[in-house]
Amino acid sequence: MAPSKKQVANAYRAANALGIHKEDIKPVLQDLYKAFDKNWEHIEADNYRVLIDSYFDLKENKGEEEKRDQRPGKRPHLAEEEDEASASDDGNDLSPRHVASGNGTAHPEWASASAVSHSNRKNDFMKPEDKISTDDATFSAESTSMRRPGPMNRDARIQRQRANSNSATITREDKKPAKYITDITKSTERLEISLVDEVGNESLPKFNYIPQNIIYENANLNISLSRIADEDCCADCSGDCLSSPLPCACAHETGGEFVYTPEGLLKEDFLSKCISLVREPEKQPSVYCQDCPIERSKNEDMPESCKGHVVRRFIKECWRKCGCDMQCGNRVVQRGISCKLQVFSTPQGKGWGVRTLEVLERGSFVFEYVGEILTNTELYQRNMESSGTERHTYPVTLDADWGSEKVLRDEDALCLDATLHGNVARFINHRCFDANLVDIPVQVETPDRHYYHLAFFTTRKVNAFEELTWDYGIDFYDEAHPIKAFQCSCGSPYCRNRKWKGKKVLTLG
Ligand SMILES: C[S@@+](CC[C@H](N)C(=O)[O-])C[C@H]1O[C@@H](n2cnc3c(N)ncnc32)[C@H](O)[C@@H]1O
Repeated sequence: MAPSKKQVANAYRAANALGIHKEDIKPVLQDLYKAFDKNWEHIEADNYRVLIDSYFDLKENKGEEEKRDQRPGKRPHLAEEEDEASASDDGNDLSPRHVASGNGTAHPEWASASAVSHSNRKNDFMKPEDKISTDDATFSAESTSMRRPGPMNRDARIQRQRANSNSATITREDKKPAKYITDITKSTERLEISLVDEVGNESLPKFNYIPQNIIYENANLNISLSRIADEDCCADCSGDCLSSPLPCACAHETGGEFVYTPEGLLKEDFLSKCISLVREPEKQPSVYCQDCPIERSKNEDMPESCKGHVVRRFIKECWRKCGCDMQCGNRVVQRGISCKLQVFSTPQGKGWGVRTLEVLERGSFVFEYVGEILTNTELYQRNMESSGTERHTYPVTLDADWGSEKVLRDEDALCLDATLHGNVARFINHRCFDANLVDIPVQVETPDRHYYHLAFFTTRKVNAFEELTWDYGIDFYDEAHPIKAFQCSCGSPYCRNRKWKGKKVLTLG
């Protein structure tokens, strides 16, 4: 909600108390208003700490830029945000140069989509109604984009300390300045995704943002139109398949009914079945492979027998061989992210997390997990080469269909690794059992189920500014797993890792 005139005046007053003029603080306020997606509470929190910090940080950055501009032979302007948030496309400036370590992060798998088309890449993030009114003017949130503040220089620090001595309420000198990046996606998504560090403890993530999966090297992924049989597509359709009187061939996979509503939400029945598959695996039918890739990755020489794989439900979307258009209601995941998201530093010490900036209805598609497509063997090699001391890990197994084959070849057992290259989903933190996202395998370009898109949908209505979480399906006490599990701080009453906190593990029913 837009702030009242009085609230805006209070912000100016807080700045003025520190000797900052209204005309200087105003653009900073505009940027923050946009950054926090019009959530004034964050701006006025802690007596406008973020606002004041941002002002000084920007001032310092500007000073440094001016100094740089005065130097002869200055280099052309580079987007500082991208330098920090992600490496160059060839990944050369990624650091540290280590590779992923699997820690038992959940089920799924898939890969894809150099061929997936994303239209309307740039967004209209702020609308005219985002304007907020001040005592004597109206300002729009569409102002200059904020740059990532650097460390404070001595003058700025002294200035702020002086100011603080006049104001008992601003006492955050011990905290690092807030970090802010306008768009971690480098304009590759339909909407910008900002990053904000309100806690002040996190280093900026080092990875290269990619909006679609990409093969690392050996994955046996053959995407071709010839592999899509006539009965697996709807060449005779046109426009929107959801509006035709009879569901087309693309609905066969889901029992002759489309899983999406005309509003783009998952239908209740399908969603609740998918949630049960994940939350109550013991009640679901399982299949067992003869030579399980999961067990092979734990002990290659003497793998244990397969523990069973829950048979997952797939969504099948229309694709290139279909006659419908890109706005067809059976093309949701392939159209990409359409809700406002933000990466933020979690106060519970989980590192970075991702949250929604808008209310999401139950059954909404949020994003897919994007990363490098690796074979199980490649992931295993990366694990071996890694130091094993990485704080966070980002691989996900694409195992939704592994049980259907007795023996799965190593080059067919695929995973996604978002450690070096990934999208915003690499920031989803784990929550035991009652997470607000569920992962669902989605078939788009190929009927070959070794590869699929791993899409996340909301399990309930999610409020603006709530963290988005996923149950990784992790077994915290699996000693055989190559990577030690983290100590869980999910906060769920059903946390499966409460023993380290001396708490009893709750079970359902
Ligand atoms: C896919 S990453 C999630 C993003 C990560 N927090 C970051 O800062 O990049 C998974 C890692 O996040 C951390 N993490 C996720 N969920 C957690 C939880 N419930 N408690 C503690 N740490 C968690 C663990 O370090 C885990 O290896």
